[in-house]
Amino acid sequence: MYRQVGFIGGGAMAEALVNGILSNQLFSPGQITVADVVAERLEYMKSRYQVAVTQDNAALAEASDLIFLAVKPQHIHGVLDGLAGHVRQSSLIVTIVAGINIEVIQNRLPQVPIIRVMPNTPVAVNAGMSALALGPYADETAGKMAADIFNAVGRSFVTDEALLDAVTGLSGSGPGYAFVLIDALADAGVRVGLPRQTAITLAAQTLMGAAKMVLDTGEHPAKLRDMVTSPGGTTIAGIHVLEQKGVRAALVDAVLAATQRSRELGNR
Ligand SMILES: NC(=O)C1=CN([C@@H]2O[C@H](COP(=O)(O)OP(=O)(O)OC[C@H]3O[C@@H](n4cnc5c(N)ncnc54)[C@H](O)[C@@H]3O)[C@@H](O)[C@H]2O)C=CC1
Ligand SMILES: O=C(O)[C@@H]1CCC=N1
Repeated sequence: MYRQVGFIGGGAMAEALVNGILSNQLFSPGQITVADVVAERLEYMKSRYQVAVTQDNAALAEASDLIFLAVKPQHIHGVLDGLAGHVRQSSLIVTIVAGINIEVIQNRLPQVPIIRVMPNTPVAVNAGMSALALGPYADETAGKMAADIFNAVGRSFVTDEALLDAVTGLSGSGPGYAFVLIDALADAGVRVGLPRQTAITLAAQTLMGAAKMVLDTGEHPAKLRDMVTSPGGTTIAGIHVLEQKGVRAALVDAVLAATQRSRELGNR
């Protein structure tokens, strides 16, 4: 059982995870320390979540038995330089850094258990989607502990590390695509006469409802789409335009581009 949790990098994703962890009472604020290079960010995290804060990554690593790496990919090498010799072999490293292989981190932290995770920001509202890949020193207990955390803040599954770039392109970046869709649908609602806030609520609740139908029923989305689509009705008129404008191909291209970018971030 882990007692002290450290976050290296206290940005958007660390905040989403801290929020999810605290709201599910997986750990108390007193068990969490956040390290960042930006003092204002630490002040914010401290006052918002009552967690401890530090600018000293090495001290945080020495005091933590569960360490989240949550800096941008371009900063991970500098962070690893500073951690060498400060991470206990009994500690667990959970890296959420996009594109950076377990091997890269393992080379710098020999024999330390590492789990690489690709979560997404909805972990902040217990609706996250996370994929976990276990490094060579991460045993079943460590995997279960990490899965417990990510299951508490949404869904998770264990997969081969080779699939994590694709996961990044789909569900890691996916909330970004969904926000664009919601914003565009809200614009559309305003265009046809709805007040802005009403249009945003209609768009967001509709995407959430459709997603929930897919997950709850287990039906193929095409079958559920057919159930909305009356012959000669309104929905097929709308879907016809989506197909004409290439929305489907645009989404495929978006996931492809994000997956390729994830590979580039790891210089592969
Ligand atoms: N935002 C997202 O939706 C997701 C992000 N990720 C990954 O999570 C990681 C963090 O992403 P975000 O939170 O969005 O980025 P962010 O930019 O909001 O947060 C990164 C934080 O790290 C801090 N930092 C920079 N250098 C540091 C150092 N040497 N020591 C300690 N802290 C340092 C920065 O000041 C910043 O507050 C990235 O690697 C990203 O690929 C993974 C899944 C989803
Ligand atoms: O945009 C990014 O690079 C990160 C990784 C997945 C989501 N956000």
